[in-house]
Amino acid sequence: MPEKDWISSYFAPLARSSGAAGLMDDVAEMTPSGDAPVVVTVDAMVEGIHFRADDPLASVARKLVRVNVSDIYSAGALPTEALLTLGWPEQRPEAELADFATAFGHELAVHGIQLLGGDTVKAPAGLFLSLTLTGVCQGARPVRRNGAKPGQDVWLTGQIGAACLGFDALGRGDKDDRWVYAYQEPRLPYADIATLVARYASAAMDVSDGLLGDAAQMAKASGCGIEINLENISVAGNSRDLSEILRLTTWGDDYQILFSAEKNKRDEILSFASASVMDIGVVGEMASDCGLKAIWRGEAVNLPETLGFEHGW
Ligand SMILES: Nc1ncnc2c1ncn2[C@@H]1O[C@H](COP(=O)(O)OP(=O)(O)O)[C@@H](O)[C@H]1O
Ligand SMILES: Cc1ncc(C[n+]2csc(CCOP(=O)(O)OP(=O)(O)O)c2C)c(N)n1
Ligand SMILES: [Mg+2]
Repeated sequence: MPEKDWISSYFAPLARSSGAAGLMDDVAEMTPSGDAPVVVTVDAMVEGIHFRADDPLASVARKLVRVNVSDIYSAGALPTEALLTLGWPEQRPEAELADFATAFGHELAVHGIQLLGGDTVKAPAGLFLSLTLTGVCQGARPVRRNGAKPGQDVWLTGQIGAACLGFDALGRGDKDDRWVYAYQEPRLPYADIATLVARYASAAMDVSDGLLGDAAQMAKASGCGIEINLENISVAGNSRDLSEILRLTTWGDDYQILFSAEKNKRDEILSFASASVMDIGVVGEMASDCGLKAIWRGEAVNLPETLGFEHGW
């Protein structure tokens, strides 16, 4: 089917806002946000790098939306509008595009996101996807990675390492393993995390490349250090083996939110979180000495050389 028919059949029905102009124009018009600052992010996903070639396309669609929504949440913002770039290989049947579009439309709706437009191209080297997502800040400014101060608490949502266990299981051919969902379509914290971050966080980021590496990034951006108590982290599978815990906290694909906040906000944060049934806890403290320190059973751990996922050439 030619490109234009794919767009009108599969994507135009998802792009219902007036700014999208029925996906018939060169540009889309963004919706004004009043006085609130708007943030924008983009994350790409590539077959064989971010997902497996045999992952269901409905899962790939949900993951694509979620990996971008987690970036928006980390700024203390709620997602609003999206642009999709799709590079589609010849070998994949149109039925897979239909699965992708149905799940993509549903996932956008779940998060209250309007599809504004995109681009569709042929991709000889495998499926390539990129989503650009805007968000409206819930506070006066976006929360960045660079505002943490020594002595502040370090908070983390949810669980770390589930995607890694799911990826392991798929590698063994075990598609029914209980962790597979976390790799194929990670569960995000609830949207209330955006308000919590906007209200209380001095710095925040989403955990995509591995908790320890990302924590080190937040400290570096803030010009201070960070101490993470590994015993306070909810690690998937509840392993008590330090080398396994280090593997799971450096693998990535978690899409949880890491943030710093003043210690005197602890009770307020906990009551906000419990009212929102949010899974959250203090996992460490910002420090004045630069760098990352991980603590296990009261002692500093020898850190692995690689603290997170990095693309390399
Ligand atoms: N090709 C690029 N062109 C411009 N900016 C880029 C490019 N790749 C990454 N960046 C920017 O570098 C920063 C770090 O990106 P990245 O590590 O992908 O962050 P994240 O883990 O939040 O996605 C972001 O500000 C991002 O916008
Ligand atoms: C097939 C496959 N191999 C390996 C991984 C591991 N992996 C690939 S990318 C990634 C982290 C996130 O990717 P990146 O492009 O760095 O996202 P960003 O930090 O920009 O949000 C992880 C854990 C995977 N998800 N899938
Ligand atoms: Mg990125």
